[in-house]
Amino acid sequence: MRTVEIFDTTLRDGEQSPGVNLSTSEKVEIALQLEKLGVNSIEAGFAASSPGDFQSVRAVAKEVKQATVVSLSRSVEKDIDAAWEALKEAESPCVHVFLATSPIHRKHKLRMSKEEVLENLDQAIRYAKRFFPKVEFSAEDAGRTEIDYLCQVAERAIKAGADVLNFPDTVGYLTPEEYADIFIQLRRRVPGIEKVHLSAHCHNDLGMAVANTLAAIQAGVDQVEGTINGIGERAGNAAIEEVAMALKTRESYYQAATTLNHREIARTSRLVSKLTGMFVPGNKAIVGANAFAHESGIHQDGILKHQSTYEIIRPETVGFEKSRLVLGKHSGRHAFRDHLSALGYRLTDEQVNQLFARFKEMADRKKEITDQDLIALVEEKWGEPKAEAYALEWVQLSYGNQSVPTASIRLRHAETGELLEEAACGNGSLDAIFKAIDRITEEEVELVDCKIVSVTRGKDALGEVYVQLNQNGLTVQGRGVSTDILEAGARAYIDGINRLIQRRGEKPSAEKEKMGVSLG
Ligand SMILES: CC(=O)SCCNC(=O)CCNC(=O)[C@H](O)C(C)(C)COP(=O)(O)OP(=O)(O)OC[C@H]1O[C@@H](n2cnc3c(N)ncnc32)[C@H](O)[C@@H]1OP(=O)(O)O
Ligand SMILES: CC(C)C(=O)C(=O)O
Repeated sequence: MRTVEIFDTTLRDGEQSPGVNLSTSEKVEIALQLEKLGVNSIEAGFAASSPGDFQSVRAVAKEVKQATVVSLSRSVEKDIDAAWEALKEAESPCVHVFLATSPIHRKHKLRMSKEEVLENLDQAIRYAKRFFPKVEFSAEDAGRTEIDYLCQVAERAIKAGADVLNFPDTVGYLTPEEYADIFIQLRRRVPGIEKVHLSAHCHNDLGMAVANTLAAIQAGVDQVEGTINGIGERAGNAAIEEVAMALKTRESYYQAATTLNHREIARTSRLVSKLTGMFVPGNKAIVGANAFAHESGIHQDGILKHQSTYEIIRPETVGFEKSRLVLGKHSGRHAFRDHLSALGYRLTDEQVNQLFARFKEMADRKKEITDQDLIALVEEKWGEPKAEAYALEWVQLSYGNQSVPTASIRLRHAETGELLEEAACGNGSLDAIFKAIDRITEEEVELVDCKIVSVTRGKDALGEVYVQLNQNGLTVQGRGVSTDILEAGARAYIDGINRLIQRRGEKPSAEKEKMGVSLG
């Protein structure tokens, strides 16, 4: 089994994602987490690009001890000087010099001839070698460079003293076979190529960055470059976590491994997402919220019987707690029963069947059925008829973003028919409503949790509010639905108080016992 090195460029190419700007302390925090993850090189930035990036590269160079710290640099002396100034205190510094080689870039961007490009990269590498123990050279847009010329570029870079040669598919244009072929040809045709490390760097414009990276590994590259969560310029770079887990999961196929501590993947992904503000889509491989979630009944049944039926990676392997069986409209009885028993309900088949029909109706209206929904289902079916102490008559809000929200509310006392009104100010509209209700009912309750969920889609979606209230250790849940979320909040809070009043004095488990549903 050979080892492929991981060159992480989250802090350089990843930061090139539109809208992302990491401060020095954020870069250091991510770099230290990347070190824990076990990457071999960390490209901390482009020292010559701005004073801020210079500071960041320098700070990362000072903090990181295990990994090589890298700065990008154009093929010009002043960029290399800035890189050295920023990296000279690093344990293992490396400058990453690049120059485009494709006809499109030579003609339109650099306005250089083939010979001028060769001369320029030769001089830049020789200059960089005066300072740096390790110099990586990248032939930018190698993917669209004539292969004969690319061989000349590689030969010249080796002669100039480069230690690592990177051949990026800068615009994500190639197929896996085409990309692998570049490395096969270079190895065959370039004298001295065995003296340097070969590196792959892929972009995701056609969604093939990871596939191309894996093809390069099969073609024998020593290092692959990528970012956490696949962030980066345009459609991003190869996602390191995907490459690493493909190698691990299909070890016998690729016959290659990385030095990554896979259990740090989830933590690293969350940190990068939080600090860059780039949210990870739910369906993203390895680190998306749904990567280990199962919603359909047939899959859930399979997972409950044996995890390997629908999971090729155990979530714990990459640092997630466990798989999730999400209850929704596609779920079946096995998962439904499993959730209910996790909540402490031991139900007969007959009881499960009775509840299941109601569950399916609810699931048709809601995106996800939560534990609270299940408790409500059981209570609705077998709970005692609800004796309401208070009912909502109306609620009025005064709100402005410059003023303190004020709620006025009128409740009807069910037994006496008395109408009770109060007003209160709060930190927000819901807070004001809850305080006004507290004044009327004179109940001292703690709001443990409050969740707002949309039941249906669209602008006129039904909103559902759940509150969890606690009074001297007695916990109840209240639920309210309305097209207006504040009204739903008022209804949920009143529902919770009504339940408290009803249950006060009962043993906490009595209700469920009376229902004929036993707690496990
Ligand atoms: C594929 C990649 O991801 S490459 C890395 C891309 N990353 C970045 O560009 C982020 C940081 N960049 C920057 O902050 C700025 O672009 C700077 C500071 C580097 C340069 O800014 P400016 O001097 O204002 O130049 P500007 O960015 O407008 O243009 C780039 C110049 O560099 C030249 N250039 C581009 N690549 C290279 C290279 N590898 N070596 C030497 N010169 C290069 C361009 O031809 C152009 O030169 P020109 O001014 O003679 O036409
Ligand atoms: C600088 C190089 C490696 C690059 O980012 C690219 O070509 O995509």
